[in-house]
Amino acid sequence: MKNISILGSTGSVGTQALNVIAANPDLYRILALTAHANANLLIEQALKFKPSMVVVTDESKYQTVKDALAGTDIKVLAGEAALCEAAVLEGVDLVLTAIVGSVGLRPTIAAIKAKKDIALANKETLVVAGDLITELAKENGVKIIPVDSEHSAIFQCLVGEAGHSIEKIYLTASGGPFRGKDISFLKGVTKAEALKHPNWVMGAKITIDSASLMNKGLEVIEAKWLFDLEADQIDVIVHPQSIIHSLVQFHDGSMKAQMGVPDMNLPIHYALAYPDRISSDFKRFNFVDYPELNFFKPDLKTFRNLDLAYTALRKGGNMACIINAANEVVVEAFLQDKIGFIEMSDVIEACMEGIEFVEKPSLNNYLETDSHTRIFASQLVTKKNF
Ligand SMILES: NC(=O)C1=CN([C@@H]2O[C@H](COP(=O)(O)OP(=O)(O)OC[C@H]3O[C@@H](n4cnc5c(N)ncnc54)[C@H](OP(=O)(O)O)[C@@H]3O)[C@@H](O)[C@H]2O)C=CC1
Ligand SMILES: CC(=O)[C@@H](O)[C@H](O)COP(=O)(O)O
Ligand SMILES: [Mn+2]
Repeated sequence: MKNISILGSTGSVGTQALNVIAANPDLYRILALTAHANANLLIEQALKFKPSMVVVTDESKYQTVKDALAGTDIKVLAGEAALCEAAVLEGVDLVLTAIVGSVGLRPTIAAIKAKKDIALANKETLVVAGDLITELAKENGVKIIPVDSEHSAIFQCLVGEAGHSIEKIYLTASGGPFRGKDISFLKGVTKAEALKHPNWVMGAKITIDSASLMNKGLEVIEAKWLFDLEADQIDVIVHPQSIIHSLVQFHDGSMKAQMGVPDMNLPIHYALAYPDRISSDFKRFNFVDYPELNFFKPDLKTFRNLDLAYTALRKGGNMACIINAANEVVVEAFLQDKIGFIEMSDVIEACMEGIEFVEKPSLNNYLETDSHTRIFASQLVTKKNF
């Protein structure tokens, strides 16, 4: 029996993980669940899975959750700091980080220090402080098992390949809803259009990131830390069908790919079960449904975010933390109709130039960079000055 804490149980990854867990009650037990503002769903999940603890980070929702769970043994906590309590809870074997954004950093660090294995969906944590996280995981003998579909693909391709060096990896990108479009088209796109991902149903933030190719930029940085690679060893290839989830090319020239229908249940199921594989009834891939699989070079001139992410990766230090924080601000601003699609990249680039560079950041430097960048980016958005 694996005891699991899910940070972000009310989101797209969190709810799918709970479905996987509900289908395998002999294998998994939920000990903690967390949500931000969706009190009703958190209450429903708590009554169904009976964890020992729930956390609602939006403190205004505390009383609602507390009252609804009053007749149970479930401890109810509120506020961001309480995420760390859900991450370190005694008896938890695996923490699924399914929160969105850099708010995942502190509870992930707490979980690793408490020697909990991590099923990592929250890619922003590795983008912000991948050096600290991977070092801490090594020191504490903690496994970081990727949930992100591309990284799960690479991880699966590497099973049994210890000691065989990777020449390079290819992360596949769907290209998003605006694949093939030019800058003049992108200037006029709406959030409703950007939220229509061609292949995956996901939370709003990652869906906008997919449309702007920032998701692939964040994933390039995530891959650097998960698989200990240099920027030149990580390539992105646009593959509109999202059937091949990513590929590894070894030093003998041989390539391994992992494929399947685009369904997050698969990588979630794999990460929870690792190192086992557990039977599932998820939809199977059928070759005749896909007579063609296509591959293209990404257009880095139009979709500048991917280029900016490579620049940040090559520069090192706190630069990836800067682009992550700036991106979180601009995605929120775009979703609130405060800036246009193309302007998101303008603000991110201005932050990369305007925020102080730190070559060897400490955790405090990362936290400061994150908050300074958010303030700087928000001012740029408000003043429309970028
Ligand atoms: N969705 C997907 O298919 C994939 C997602 N990922 C990554 O997984 C992570 C989660 O994505 P996704 O599930 O789509 O996101 P969602 O927006 O669907 O869910 C986010 C979750 O985080 C909670 N949350 C939001 N803001 C805060 C906050 N400030 N403090 C604490 N908790 C918060 C939400 O709570 P509430 O609902 O109460 O607001 C919700 O439970 C992201 O990092 C994403 O990049 C990676 C690969 C695929
Ligand atoms: C399901 C998943 O892992 C997402 O990160 C997905 O890959 C997004 O698709 P894009 O390839 O469009 O960014
Ligand atoms: Mn992905």
